Amino acid sequence: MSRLPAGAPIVTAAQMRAAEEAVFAGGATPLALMERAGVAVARQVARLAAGRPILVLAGTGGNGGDGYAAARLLREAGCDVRVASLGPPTHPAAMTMAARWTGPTWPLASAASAPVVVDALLGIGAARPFAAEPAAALDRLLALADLRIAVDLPSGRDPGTGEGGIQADVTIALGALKPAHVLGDDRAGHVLLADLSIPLASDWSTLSRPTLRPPRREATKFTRGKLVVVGGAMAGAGVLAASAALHGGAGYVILAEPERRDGAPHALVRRHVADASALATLLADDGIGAVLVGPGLGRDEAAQAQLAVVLASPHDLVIDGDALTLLGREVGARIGTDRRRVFLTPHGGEFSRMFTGHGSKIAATAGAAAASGATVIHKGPATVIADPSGRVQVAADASSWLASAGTGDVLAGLVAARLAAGDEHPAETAVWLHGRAAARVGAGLIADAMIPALSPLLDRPST
Ligand SMILES: NC(=O)C1=CN([C@@H]2O[C@H](COP(=O)(O)OP(=O)(O)OC[C@H]3O[C@@H](n4cnc5c(N)ncnc54)[C@H](OP(=O)(O)O)[C@@H]3O)[C@@H](O)[C@H]2O)[C@@H](O)CC1
Ligand SMILES: Nc1ncnc2c1ncn2[C@@H]1O[C@H](COP(=O)(O)OP(=O)(O)O)[C@@H](O)[C@H]1O
Ligand SMILES: [K+]
Repeated sequence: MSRLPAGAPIVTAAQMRAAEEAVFAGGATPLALMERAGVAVARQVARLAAGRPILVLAGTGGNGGDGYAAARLLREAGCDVRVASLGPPTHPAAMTMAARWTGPTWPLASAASAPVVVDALLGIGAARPFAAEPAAALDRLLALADLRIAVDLPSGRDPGTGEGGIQADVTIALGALKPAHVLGDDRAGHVLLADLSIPLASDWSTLSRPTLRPPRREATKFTRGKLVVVGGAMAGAGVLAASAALHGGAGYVILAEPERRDGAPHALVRRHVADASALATLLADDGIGAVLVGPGLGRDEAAQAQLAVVLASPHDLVIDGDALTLLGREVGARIGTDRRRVFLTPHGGEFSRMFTGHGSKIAATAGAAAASGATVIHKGPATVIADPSGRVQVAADASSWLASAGTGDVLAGLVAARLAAGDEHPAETAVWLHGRAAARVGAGLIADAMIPALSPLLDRPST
């Protein structure tokens, strides 16, 4: 997955069509908008083709119209271009664009391939799977290409969920990113966003670059963020989370553990809490900025009791791992979002134990946040952050090396650190730092290696 622009709106197909209609109401014609799309596509294709022959696969709708427009512009610019057509266009502007294309045209089934294939068959209007004959022709043409460039979406990809579709190396998203550009597997390849000057408003966007500031001059270790990490049966998980919190900006991190343990990092304040009542005593402290519960907690009776004590405390919470599984479907009823801020950090499995999500990962996560009153950080190849107000940010370009045990503990520690430290957007900042740290560590990362990579990022938010 490519590096996507930060803070770029993500719109559904319906929102995209509504935005187009507003542009038409303002006086622009569908043909003019299609020409803008053709210009944007031709510019990118010319750059990427670098002189190689180009075959444009043109469908019957608006996506095909973009293809005909781009083919004409590329030919005018001196490129070697042919068109393979799925059939006569039915979309009015596409009919005009097809009529303006005067270069060589073949039916899809009998076309020869080219080193560069531009897929302009289906965009946001894909209504059904391809019939067998065009599907076979498409497979043949794509298999012989060196570079596959999809216009707006890889044909057949569901715009809302990112499921299905052909394999592309590059996808040129027209006008705005749609959910299919940030969700789903790798089949969209590198996503480039082409601006078509269409005004857009959306509650959904890619992850914004956070604002990171050094501690205030008058800071003390307590005002910088006093955090309690509730450790459990798996000692390593708590240490990873607490270490990430220290390196992610918390001033004072207490690791509450069921057994007496010591070891690095020595900046960690270790407290032995033999049982739930000892934890309750520890949590009776107004100076605590946030509590993290879940990493390595276990799911036995002792874990249940620790979780109950945490929920009974008044503190802002980050709830992760086993604690999410223990809450299950009762999450909304138990976490007390009427009296504090709560952040849930489920992976896909934990999410489905708590919520019956509908629609795409974005829609399901937004629904979960609205239903629970918590900010939900739904992890995975795309991490979707949804707050109860309906605002959603998606981090879609994190390294797949993050698929490694313990990296979720690091993220939970970061969210908790940012929350305790008073960051206005703890979830977004944490996911950003996590992704950048993973990129710095690179191939073969292990969770431990992410921790020293965090501190330098606090100083250089733009990296
Ligand atoms: N958004 C914007 O700002 C702008 C958008 N623009 C572009 O318009 C695109 C949207 O155009 P769109 O609405 O015409 O839909 P599109 O993706 O071409 O598909 C519908 C066509 O495909 C056909 N068809 C469907 N399924 C099929 C199948 N399985 N197998 C075969 N055929 C199938 C369907 O035929 P029908 O179902 O009617 O038989 C119909 O003809 C958008 O993605 C972008 O590229 C730019 O031009 C301007 C700015
Ligand atoms: N394929 C992937 N691409 C990018 N990030 C991933 C991928 N798989 C997992 N991650 C990230 O790695 C972390 C894994 O968290 P989690 O599953 O809770 O692991 P653990 O419980 O072992 O710490 C999450 O931040 C998640 O978003
Ligand atoms: K396409």
